[in-house]
Order: sequence, then structure tokens, then C-alpha cells
Amino acid sequence: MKLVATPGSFVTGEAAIPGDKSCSHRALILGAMAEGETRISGMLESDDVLATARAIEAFGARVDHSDGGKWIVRGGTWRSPGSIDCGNSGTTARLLIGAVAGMPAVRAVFTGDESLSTRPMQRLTVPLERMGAIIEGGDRLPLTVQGTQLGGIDHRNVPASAQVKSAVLLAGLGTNAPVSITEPMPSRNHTELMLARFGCELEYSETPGGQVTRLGRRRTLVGCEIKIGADPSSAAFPLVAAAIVPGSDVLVRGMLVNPLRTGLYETMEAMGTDIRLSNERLQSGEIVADVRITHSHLRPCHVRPEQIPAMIDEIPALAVACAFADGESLIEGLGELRVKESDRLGAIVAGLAACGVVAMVHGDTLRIFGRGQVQGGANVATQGDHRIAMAFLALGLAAEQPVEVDRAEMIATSFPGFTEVMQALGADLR
Ligand SMILES: O=C(O)C1=C[C@@H](OP(=O)(O)O)[C@@H](O)[C@H](O)C1
Ligand SMILES: C=C(OP(=O)(O)O)C(=O)O
Repeated sequence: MKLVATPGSFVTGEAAIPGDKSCSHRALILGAMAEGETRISGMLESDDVLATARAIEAFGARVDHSDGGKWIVRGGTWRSPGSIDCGNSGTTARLLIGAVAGMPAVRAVFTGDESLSTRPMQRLTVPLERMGAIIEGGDRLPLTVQGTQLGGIDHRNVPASAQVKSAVLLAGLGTNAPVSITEPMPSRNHTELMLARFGCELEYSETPGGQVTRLGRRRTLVGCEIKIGADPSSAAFPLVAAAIVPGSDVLVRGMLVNPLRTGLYETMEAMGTDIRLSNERLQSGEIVADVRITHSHLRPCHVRPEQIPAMIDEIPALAVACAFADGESLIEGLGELRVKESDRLGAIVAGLAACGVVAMVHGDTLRIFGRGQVQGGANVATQGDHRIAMAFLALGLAAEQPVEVDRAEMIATSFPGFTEVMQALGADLR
């Protein structure tokens, strides 16, 4: 399925952004590992999260849901399900591999689609095996995990990965041994915040080597209520569109503004974006706020490696904003983009070039030469990557000529309803 973004209308109004993907996966997995009932609202019902929901059912959890993102998970003892298809979702595979590794008597084979089957897994199997995990396979799916009684670990989380950190923490729930993670560059902490909500003890300290997170003595989970905030990674597309399309003004209510996820928004503010936060509040242990962006004249940015973990999935959207800035933007530390759903660095540069924007990569640094306006008039190869598709559709709304993306059905990986949400704001997407 192709999709075309045609310029000429501004985007304005309230964007109905679905729940955060990272928190949705975690609410399901922790709910399935907990005693009793977990009630979740604001759940993202995207393909990736549905893969996690099917997986926890196969492991023995009872899952019910009604309209409007309300889900109930009843956890309990996990059983061996045979094979678990993680689809396109790295989070599903990596978090569940960690969870199963520490459960004696549970055995599972993890598989994924073509893209997921090329993504590296040794970054988590190596620390899990240091804890004593029994894993058959190499650096790629399929992997077979035979759960067992694990020992402890002090894992140094480099490259910064919330998925690896989460896998180690979930594996550590089944042992009393010391389990700690040291992070020179902190990654998103939704697992830690949600574990605390389920009654698990965690301890934090700062050391010269980075921030240390340690599992405490109490590691059993008890079901709870979780309300999930709107996903800042999905909101990035209508909000960047608002920043670059003249006359635009978009509001997202109840967006997750955890500082480990707001790198894009801080960078956009430094670029001169008119961005306003209001109604900041705590919701199920996470901070959410209403976020409003209006069209602005953008300056180029210089993003350093240590800023990347807080915007790792937003780089395609940021690259689009940079294309409309006046001057050369420099984004450093992007090596991890090579191992996402596609080679995102390559896809960004090729897509920008097709749209008439000069961009280049040296090592893991991306340079984008913005001229304040973008020609467009291209067919962009998404490489089957949802975030590349949404980013270039946002670009097409502000370009001189329409932009077509070669595939759009995989947008449902993270943001089902993207087209309708954008159309409701006035965007010409067909
Ligand atoms: O933990 C998570 O929910 C995620 C962590 C990030 O991956 P890494 O852990 O590989 O950085 C991110 O890119 C992914 O979309 C979701
Ligand atoms: C990288 C992503 O997700 P995952 O790693 O879960 O496939 C993403 O959604 O951009």
C-alpha cells in the first residue's frame, strides 16, 4: 500500500495519539508475571503490542480487553508455549527472552519476521548467559530459551539499550542474587518505574561509571492499575508536521514526558520551535503533560551522542525538521540506527536525497544541509520501516511537491490510525 502526502493545507487541532508502545509492552509482560489482576487503560493496540499480548497468553496469562484500550491481565505460573512469534517487534523478543531465562521449567523458541531476524540478540544473550541462562542459537532469532535458576550480574549497558537493561532486570526477578545495571548513558526507565508500581524494590546510585540500578530484596510482583500516557514517539510526526507546515498548531494531551524520552522536543525547542507544555502531572508513576507546537522558523541543531538515547526512535522525525531548518545540522552518535527495523541512517539519507535535500553520513554522524524549504516530488523507499514512512509523509505536507512512500501498511506496527489522525488535523494524506 502506497500513501501520498500532498502539501497545501495546514495541520491544526488536537491529535489523538495512542498509548506509549514501550509502556504497553511492559504493562502486559509485568501483568503476566504478577500475582492477581492488572488493569491497564490507554493501551496501544498496534501490531507490535498485539504480538506481546498473544505471547503472554501463550505463556498462560489470561487477557481480556474491551473497547477504548482497556485491558485486564491475570498473571500466574508460566508454561512452555512452543514457539513465540514476535513479528516485527524487538521489544517483544528481547523483554520476553529475559523474562523466560529466569523461569525454571519454561522453555520457548522465539522467532520473528524477516527484519527482526536480522537484528542483534547477543547484546542480551551474553549478559543473560553470564547470569547462567540456557540459550540455544547465535546472534539472531530464532533462539531457544530454557528457563533456569539464575545467578546475579553487574551489567554495563553499552550501547545504551532499554531492551537489554529490561531483559536483565526481568531475568533477575527469579533470583535473590545481586542484579545491577550500570549506565554511562541512561536509557528509558519505564521497566524500573513500572516494576516499582508492581511492588518490586529497586535502588539507584550514581557512580563515576554511570547511573546504577539495582534490584532490591523484594522481587515479587503484585497486579496493579496502569494508565498509559500518549506515545511521544508517535506524537513526533504530527508535532514535527506542525513545526514545519506554515499556519499549523497541534496539541497532544496527556503525552508521556519522561525526560528519558523527550530528547526530540528539547532539540526542537533549541531549534526555535514554539513548544508549550501545560498540565504536567504524575500518572501511574510516569510524568505526562499536554504539549502544543505551532509553526516556527527553525534553526539547525547540533545533537551530541549522549543526547541520543532520549530520542533514539525520533531521529527520522528530527531529520525531517532539520531539512526545513536554515543551515547545517549535525547529529552525532547514531550507530544504533543501523540495527533498528531497517538501516534507518541509510533510509533517512536516501529519502532526503530523493526529496532534494543534501544529507550525508560519516561514521555514525549525520549532517543535513537545510535550506528552509524542501522540493519533495519523490517516491521514498521506506525499507518496510514504520518510522521512515511517517517521517517522510510529514515532510511531504510541508514540501513544494507531494511525497509518496512505497509502503504504509507497516505503520500499524506502532501507530494504527496514523492516517486518520493526520487527516483529522487537515493533512492531505491519501
Ligand atoms: O525498551 C523499549 O521499549 C525500546 C527501546 C529502544 O530500543 P533499544 O533498547 O534497542 O535502544 C527503542 O528503540 C525501541 O523502540 C523501544
Ligand atoms: C525500534 C523500534 O521498536 P522495536 O525495537 O521494539 O522493534 C521502534 O519502534 O522504532
